[in-house]
Amino acid sequence: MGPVIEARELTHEYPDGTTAVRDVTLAIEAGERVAVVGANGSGKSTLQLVLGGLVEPSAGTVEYFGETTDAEAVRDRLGVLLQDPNDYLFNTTVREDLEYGPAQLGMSRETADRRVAALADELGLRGLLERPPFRLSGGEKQRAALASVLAFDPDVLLLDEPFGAVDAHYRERIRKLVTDHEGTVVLFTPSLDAVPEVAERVVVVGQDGTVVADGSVRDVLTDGSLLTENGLRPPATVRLFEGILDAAELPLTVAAARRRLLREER
Ligand SMILES: Nc1ncnc2c1ncn2[C@@H]1O[C@H](COP(=O)(O)OP(=O)(O)OP(=O)(O)O)[C@@H](O)[C@H]1O
Repeated sequence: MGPVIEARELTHEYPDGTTAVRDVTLAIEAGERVAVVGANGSGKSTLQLVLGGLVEPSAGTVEYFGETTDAEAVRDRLGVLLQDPNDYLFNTTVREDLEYGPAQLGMSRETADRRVAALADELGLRGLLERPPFRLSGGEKQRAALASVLAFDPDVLLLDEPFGAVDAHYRERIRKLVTDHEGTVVLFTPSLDAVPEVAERVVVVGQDGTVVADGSVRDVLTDGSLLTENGLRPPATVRLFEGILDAAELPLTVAAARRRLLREER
């Protein structure tokens, strides 16, 4: 199938001279679930803007679906969720915000209604649809913003911290929506705890805006020194068993850690 997003030698410098993304070459294959991780200020959000075609890089190119470097030509196939949910909530009601993307992209009314209703149920927004979006809580806004991106059924999701302000119940719902997505998912996050539940590949961005590692979730998340050098730390379950188990055996999730402990008890 080939890459859905192929970035070549991307660099982005802001007008004040800050280089946020530096010489990034990265291919995201169709159907992959990738986490882009890095400390605060490492350039994840800027990379997301450039990969999502919302910001023109200072240098380098991004090719979409092996077809085009014009993001506008494939806008209906890219679902970009930025960090601030307010970027998605600008209509009179939450319902209008959720219907906006599908309408813009010419989805039939019937399909749009069905998708919006299903997402509203899934993300606990049903009772909030007629409310003005500015009267939502932080977590509700985040759920509504995600719903507005999923509503138009994009092939590729580029999600900045979709779990940020969300409680445990909806975190699980969002995890399921993301892992059930029949397409490609790129998650941008400074926190590694949710990564093993969502991604299979991890790209680490260093403080200088370069890609410093790109590998399987296990290889990257059990490499304590790589993570520490880049302002990150391994998930809690890895830290718990570090030095006790071999890297290949370190549990990446709470469920895996529990299985491991129960096995020891027998
Ligand atoms: N509009 C801007 N103008 C100038 N510099 C900027 C701008 N936006 C971001 N930066 C700088 O670019 C660098 C990368 O920022 P970016 O927001 O991409 O990082 P991030 O990895 O997403 O951080 P966080 O984890 O805090 O969200 C930082 O040094 C930041 O201060």
